[in-house]
Amino acid sequence: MPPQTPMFKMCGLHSENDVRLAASSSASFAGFVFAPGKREVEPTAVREWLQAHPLHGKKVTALFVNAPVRKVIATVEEIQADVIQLHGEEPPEEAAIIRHRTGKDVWKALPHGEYTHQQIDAYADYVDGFIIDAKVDGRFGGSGESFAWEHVPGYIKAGKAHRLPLFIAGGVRPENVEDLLAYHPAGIDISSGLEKDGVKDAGLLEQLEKRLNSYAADISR
Ligand SMILES: O=C(O)c1ccccc1NCC(=O)[C@H](O)[C@H](O)COP(=O)(O)O
Repeated sequence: MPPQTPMFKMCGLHSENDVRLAASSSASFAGFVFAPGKREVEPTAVREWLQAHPLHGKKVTALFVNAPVRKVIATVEEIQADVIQLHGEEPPEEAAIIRHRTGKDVWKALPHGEYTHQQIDAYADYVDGFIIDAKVDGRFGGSGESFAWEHVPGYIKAGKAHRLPLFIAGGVRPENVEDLLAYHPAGIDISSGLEKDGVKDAGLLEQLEKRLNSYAADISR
């Protein structure tokens, strides 16, 4: 099958302006972090931002790190999330419970490492997609660090073998996205690479979208 234009997830939105930018972007997914850190957001604020700037078909994604199931359920209901992204050490059974109790798609974020392929196999029956992210000590995500992308083809193959979408995350930026696109991932997930001084930036988004569009034009030739 010829390569498809990858889906793009704009993650770590943490202000009304970020949501406004995401609404006008070509992203298919908009992610909000409900976990401690500089991008943590409150469900009530997210609901208000989304009411002010509807995302028109983009999937609202709620990210959690080892959160109690009741918090996940309440947050997903409040912001009307479409996708739940588990970014901590939630075991496969917990992913299954969350999927069953919310009726939403559940994605598992896994850090790149020695056992990632085994983890993909262990979660595959209980989740609806994967994010492979860089492993950075003391961080669960949003580090702005990349892992060695020569491992990307192996992950793409694993996603295809399980018939699940698999996104590549970690340190993707407008300047390096073409290197990643050369591997033809199903999706890319970006947070830090679209920020200037900690704020999502229209100029960086424009640069990224130009490169995504030019890749789409190239593969359709
Ligand atoms: O962004 C955070 O602060 C964060 C905290 C805890 C768990 C996940 C978090 N972010 C996840 C993401 O934004 C992305 O899915 C991914 O990690 C890529 O981030 P980046 O390297 O910044 O592009």
